[in-house]
Amino acid sequence: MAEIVLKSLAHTYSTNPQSAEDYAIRHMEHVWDQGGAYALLGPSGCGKSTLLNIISGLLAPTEGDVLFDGHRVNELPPEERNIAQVFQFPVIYDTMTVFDNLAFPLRNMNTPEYRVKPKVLEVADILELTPLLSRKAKNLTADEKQKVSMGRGLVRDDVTAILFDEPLTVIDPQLKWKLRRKLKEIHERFNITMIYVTHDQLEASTFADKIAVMYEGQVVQFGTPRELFETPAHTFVGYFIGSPGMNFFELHYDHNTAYFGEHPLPLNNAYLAALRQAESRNVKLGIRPEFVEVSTTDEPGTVAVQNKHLQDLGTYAILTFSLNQQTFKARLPEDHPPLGETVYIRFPDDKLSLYVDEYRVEVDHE
Ligand SMILES: Nc1ncnc2c1ncn2[C@@H]1O[C@H](COP(=O)(O)OP(=O)(O)OP(=O)(O)O)[C@@H](O)[C@H]1O
Repeated sequence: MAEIVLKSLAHTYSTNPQSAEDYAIRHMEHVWDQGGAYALLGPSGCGKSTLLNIISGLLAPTEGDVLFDGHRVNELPPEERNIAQVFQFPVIYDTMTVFDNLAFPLRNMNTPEYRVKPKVLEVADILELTPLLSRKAKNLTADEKQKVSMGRGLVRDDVTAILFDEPLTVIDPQLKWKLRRKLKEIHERFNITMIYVTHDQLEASTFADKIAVMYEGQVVQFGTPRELFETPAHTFVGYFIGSPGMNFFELHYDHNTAYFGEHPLPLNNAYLAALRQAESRNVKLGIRPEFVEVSTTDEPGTVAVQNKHLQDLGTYAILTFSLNQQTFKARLPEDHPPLGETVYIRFPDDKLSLYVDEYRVEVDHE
């Protein structure tokens, strides 16, 4: 069992932190349920590796607690945490055979040989390493080496969670999907909590049931790939997830009217009520390029905009248009009609998201 709870967690590498920017992890409360397949997704430098190292025990957090199944483990060294970590670069012994590499963690715990062999054979079979068992590890390809690294985590019955830190970085693109599927299979077979760190949204959504999106040392949303797409909880999630990311534009609200620049926006009463209650002037609307309606004729409720660029990407096209001196994107189906210099767009009310101080505010449309 391994439910991993992070309580009031914060970490700084600075000896004299002055502000939030000096923290690699900024006050975090988070629960990874037992047995889940999770991804930790975010841009370079947002704190992903720091967080994994705190969970595995390679790093002691500056503040807060790490709880495994309710027990505080802050003081436990990595080898006593029953957690395996797979890094970007395979950690194996080149001069040993694949068999001995896989057996190493078990022999290290003084497991009797009669129990080592069946376990190594079982894990080698799952990872399709059986034909390579007698080979020296130094003669393996990068993906085979990474499979051995993963296998070293799986042989131990006491391992209750595996942390993967960008494990497919050194793997050929064609083999990546195969290894990812293998990981998914392993997750289904063993009842192990898995946390997979990546900065690639496709990798995250093909592996994980739930994704934690990290930004500037915080988890800004923890949800299914669909939730991250449909209701991004933070503007960063809208921008980072999706291709291209969400369109955002700043609003201001005055005398019961919302304005985009100088132009009043015909927003419904639900948005106006939410704007009335907003306690900040940092207010934005967001809309996914997929939800922008584009027509070639001036329909009721549409706005004329200038077609700046149309990029044909085979199965879909991306239209770039400008509105109020700001650039927006719309995603069009492959069979869209030919577009002139002026196109007519509409942002459907129910597809807009409202953000106050970068966080999404629920708008009650009833
Ligand atoms: N040993 C260290 N000493 C000082 N600062 C560090 C150290 N390790 C990381 N940092 C800083 O902490 C922040 C978070 O880094 P971290 O490596 O956790 O991010 P990451 O999301 O894993 O990035 P990447 O995807 O590039 O590995 C960054 O600003 C980084 O420069």
